[in-house]
Amino acid sequence: MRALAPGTLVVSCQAGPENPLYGPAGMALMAQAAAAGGAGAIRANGPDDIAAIRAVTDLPIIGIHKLGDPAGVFITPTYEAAAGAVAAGADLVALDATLRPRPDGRPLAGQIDRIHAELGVPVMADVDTLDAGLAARDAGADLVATTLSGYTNGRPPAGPDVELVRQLAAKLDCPIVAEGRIRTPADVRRVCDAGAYAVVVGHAITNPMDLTARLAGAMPLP
Ligand SMILES: CC(=O)N[C@H](C=O)[C@@H](O)[C@H](O)[C@H](O)COP(=O)(O)O
Repeated sequence: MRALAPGTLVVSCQAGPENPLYGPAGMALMAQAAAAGGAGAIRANGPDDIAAIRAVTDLPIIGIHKLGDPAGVFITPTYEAAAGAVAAGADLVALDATLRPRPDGRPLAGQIDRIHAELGVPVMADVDTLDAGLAARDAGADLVATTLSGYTNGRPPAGPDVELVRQLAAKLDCPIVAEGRIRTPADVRRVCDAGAYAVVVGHAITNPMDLTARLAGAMPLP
């Protein structure tokens, strides 16, 4: 089992159906490009993408499976979703650990316990607030990530939630992973200075549509 080392840049290789890179072939190429650029781990969604990425790299993979309603708990919402990610080659599982009701109505701790007992991999809790991070650690999460900050209150700010990284790092005795809207080297340094153990970057590396739109939007009108 590959572990997430301190100081790792994790590249999130995900694309939706609206993206020409959607699918395992595109995501495997993205992961190879990220590895060539110095990524120390990959975050990937769904068994098909995870298996394709596992076939081309030995880097640790943080596996997720987005299922159900994106407005609710949908990042690896069940044990079965986690099991599929691990069977495909994930070394760790990330899951929604916000305080919102879970689709199966079961407590988070039960899902984490079962992942530990039956899959034998560490669990990364994707949280939105300090309270959710504290609860996730109490529930047995091995790492806590700021992934969902800004997405449960409908008000995502432009940049990363550096303050949440700082608060989690001050209160919790486990690695804190900074994730969400990290776009620049300065962002990376800010979240690391705030106590991040590892940093996950997605759109700023693996979404050329988003990158193009940002730069196209800066063009002066003719
Ligand atoms: C909120 C949510 O669903 N986040 C997802 C989690 O897997 C991904 O869509 C993000 O791309 C990932 O967290 C990395 O963040 P960013 O792309 O901002 O660097």
